[in-house]
Amino acid sequence: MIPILRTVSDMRALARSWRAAGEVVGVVPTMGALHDGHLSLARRARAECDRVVTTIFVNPKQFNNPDDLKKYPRTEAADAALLATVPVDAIFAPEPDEVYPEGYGTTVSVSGVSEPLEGRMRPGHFDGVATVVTKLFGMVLADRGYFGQKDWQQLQVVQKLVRDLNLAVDIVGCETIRDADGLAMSSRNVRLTPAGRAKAPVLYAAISAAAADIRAGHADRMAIREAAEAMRAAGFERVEYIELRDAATLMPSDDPTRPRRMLAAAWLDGVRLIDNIPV
Ligand SMILES: Nc1ncnc2c1ncn2[C@@H]1O[C@H](COP(=O)(O)OP(=O)(O)OP(=O)(O)O)[C@@H](O)[C@H]1O
Ligand SMILES: CC(C)(CO)[C@@H](O)C(=O)[O-]
Ligand code: BAL
Repeated sequence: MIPILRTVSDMRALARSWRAAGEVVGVVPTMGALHDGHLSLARRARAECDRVVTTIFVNPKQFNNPDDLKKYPRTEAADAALLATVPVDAIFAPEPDEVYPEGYGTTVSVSGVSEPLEGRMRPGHFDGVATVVTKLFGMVLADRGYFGQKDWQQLQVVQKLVRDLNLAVDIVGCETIRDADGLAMSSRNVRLTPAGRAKAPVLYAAISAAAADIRAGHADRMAIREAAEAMRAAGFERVEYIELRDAATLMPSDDPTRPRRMLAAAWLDGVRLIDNIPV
């Protein structure tokens, strides 16, 4: 079995012993309820680092919606069994009090890239992410951090955080893993009803069609409107946003010579789904 560490001091002691031996330490931060998307990050870290730690921590500070936090799936025993197939060297799964003890008072806030889209729809979310990611890097003494492109804006926030604070961690962005019908794997997908699950791939299909239209020279606004209409027609209750943005700054971009990204968030069955693709 993979050791599961619960305290910062145990995690630090193990990481220190690895670093003292000159080993490169990779961290894969997660909130658990693991699927193949997470495992692809862990496998990549396994291939590129001497030691790999997967963290499992449902970080209360990044949930703007208490109900979402309460309903977040928790499946630690199954997660440990999946991580044994990689295998990783350790699982770090602290309790909230261990991460945010009495008197805790520091927030890491990344300006610019964390403000639009997810930042606007989920106030405080990226402060919570930036704070916990900074802490996890310190707790695990990570040389490399592995993050999924599924959370594209989060990946840009983490890259900026590392640059701005001169953290000695290389960030590796990993490709989005999808089910066979195109739906991006996500821990929240288990909350979809069977009927909702059948409709969910329309999100990826709609943004893929819009991106293809834009590449073919169609007007951005028209392509995006058609994507939103296709999603509503399929039964999505609400399309929060579909936006074409500069891939790094997440600011609006009508410059096709720069890398751009189409990003979307929409509600289906009371579940908030996100996805993004290059344009
Ligand atoms: N389908 C996927 N492909 C690649 N990476 C992924 C995928 N899903 C999640 N990840 C990455 O795994 C890491 C941990 O994500 P997290 O634990 O939030 O899982 P999740 O499935 O995204 O859950 P959520 O339902 O909260 O979005 C993040 O870096 C995230 O981008
Ligand atoms: C990076 C992360 C583990 C920080 O809590 C979380 O935002 C996630 O699961 O993507
Ligand atoms: N997957 C990003 C973390 C979150 O949704 O809270």
